[in-house]
Amino acid sequence: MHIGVVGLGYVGQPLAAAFSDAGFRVTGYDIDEQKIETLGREALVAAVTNIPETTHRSDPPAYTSDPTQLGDCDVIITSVPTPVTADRKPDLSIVRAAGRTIGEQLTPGTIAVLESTVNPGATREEFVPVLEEASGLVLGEDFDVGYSPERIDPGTDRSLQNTVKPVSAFTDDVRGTLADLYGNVAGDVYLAPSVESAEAAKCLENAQRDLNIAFINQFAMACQGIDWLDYEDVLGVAESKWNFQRYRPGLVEGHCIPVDPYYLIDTIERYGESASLMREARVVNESVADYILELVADAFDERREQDGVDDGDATTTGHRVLACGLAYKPNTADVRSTIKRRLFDGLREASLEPVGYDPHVEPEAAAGAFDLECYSSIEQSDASAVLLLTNHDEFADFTTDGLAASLSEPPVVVDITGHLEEPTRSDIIFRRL
Ligand SMILES: NC(=O)C1=CN([C@@H]2O[C@H](COP(=O)(O)OP(=O)(O)OC[C@H]3O[C@@H](n4cnc5c(N)ncnc54)[C@H](O)[C@@H]3O)[C@@H](O)[C@H]2O)C=CC1
Ligand SMILES: CC(=O)N[C@@H]1[C@@H](OP(=O)(O)OP(=O)(O)OC[C@H]2O[C@@H](n3ccc(=O)[nH]c3=O)[C@H](O)[C@@H]2O)O[C@H](C(=O)O)[C@@H](O)[C@@H]1O
Repeated sequence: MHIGVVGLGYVGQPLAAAFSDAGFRVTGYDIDEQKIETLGREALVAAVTNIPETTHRSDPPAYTSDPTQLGDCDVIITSVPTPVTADRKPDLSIVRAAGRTIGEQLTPGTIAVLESTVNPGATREEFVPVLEEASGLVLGEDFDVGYSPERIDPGTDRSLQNTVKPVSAFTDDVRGTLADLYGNVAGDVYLAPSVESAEAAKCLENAQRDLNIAFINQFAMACQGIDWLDYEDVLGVAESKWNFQRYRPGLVEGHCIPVDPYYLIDTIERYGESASLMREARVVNESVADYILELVADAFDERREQDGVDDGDATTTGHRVLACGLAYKPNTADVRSTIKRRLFDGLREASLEPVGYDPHVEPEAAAGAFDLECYSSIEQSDASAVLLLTNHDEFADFTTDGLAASLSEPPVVVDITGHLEEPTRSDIIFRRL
């Protein structure tokens, strides 16, 4: 069987490699020619240096930016981005563009599978029409369509190979065929009763996570106004209960958790039903950036008082704030985040100069994502303050006093990860979410 994979990103590339490792002929297609060139070079190196125990592996995927190479695929799987627009509406333009590309190469008997996270109904209402229009073929007569969302969890050990992958299609036969196919690469397969139930479940999983984090974020921010209530102490007690859900307050970022709820909200509200909890969770989680800016401003006000500076406007002029951790979550290099960009713009508006440090993120990637100068160590940054934003494993030994030692006096340390303890030095100005 010849499998085509359209969109070779965090989801598509491992999927192409997994089907190749399982012995299938795989053609990986992407519009990013640089990515194709890099993947092709890596595949060549892998093929040449392939170690004996992976002899079961067929040829590595053929990577191409020429869509005609998809022409004789039996199954074409696509996982392309599904962002939201500026007014937080689903943006399926990339899915439709990929659908047109696939449709132009579609031949009778092919199965097209959508993996992107989309709102319930989008496969039938958006993906199928572009396939039919571009191919001139008819769903169910000439070709078939399936849906299988992805659940990989970057930065953790949860991968395609050890997670349950929902699979569905518009007929039982195709659903069974796809379940057998994905059974070669996924940890397990769940036969979703309908395409729409699989689409909705994927959005619901992420919306539930967003809601749970918002719940803890709102409680943590509330505790800041109750000086005798420490949320960490409360969480410690609560987590001793067998079914208390463990979540950390923090910036909810990435291209999924802050985005996918809006896909489900859109469908629910289009039918005149309420998604108020999902909406409120987004409001709370998006407010954390503003809350952090308040913490930083308050810390610098205290610094001004300590300095005996009496001009109220000069609170923060020219001070550097070192953002420790730029990736959207621990142990990843992914900087696809809109909230940090807002946060750094807010610091600049307060006459502060944000600079970055993240051992996982290339300085060029940080400069591109946040227009941020990056340092390869905290000491190099010549900062007045540290803002700990992402709790990478490399930061496990950080202490408030230790971070403060690298800063100009009196040092300011703001922790959003909940990782740092209260300082022992009295001159350290410490704030935390
Ligand atoms: N990254 C993750 O951890 C997960 C992502 N997802 C979902 O998977 C989908 C893809 O996400 P990622 O892989 O992270 O995106 P990504 O941005 O890492 O990769 C997408 C790839 O698609 C390519 N592309 C864009 N337009 C194209 C087109 N018209 N034709 C062919 N290729 C095109 C891009 O060049 C890029 O290489 C999204 O719907 C996302 O919500 C689901 C679970 C996990
Ligand atoms: C329901 C669920 O766990 N979905 C996963 C999620 O993965 P994602 O990479 O978005 O990471 P995440 O661990 O949910 O974190 C998202 C954001 O929320 C933050 N976060 C996370 C947990 C928490 O207690 N507090 C918190 O602030 C993280 O720092 C990050 O900025 O979304 C992925 C996706 O759909 O892209 C999905 O495949 C993953 O399985």
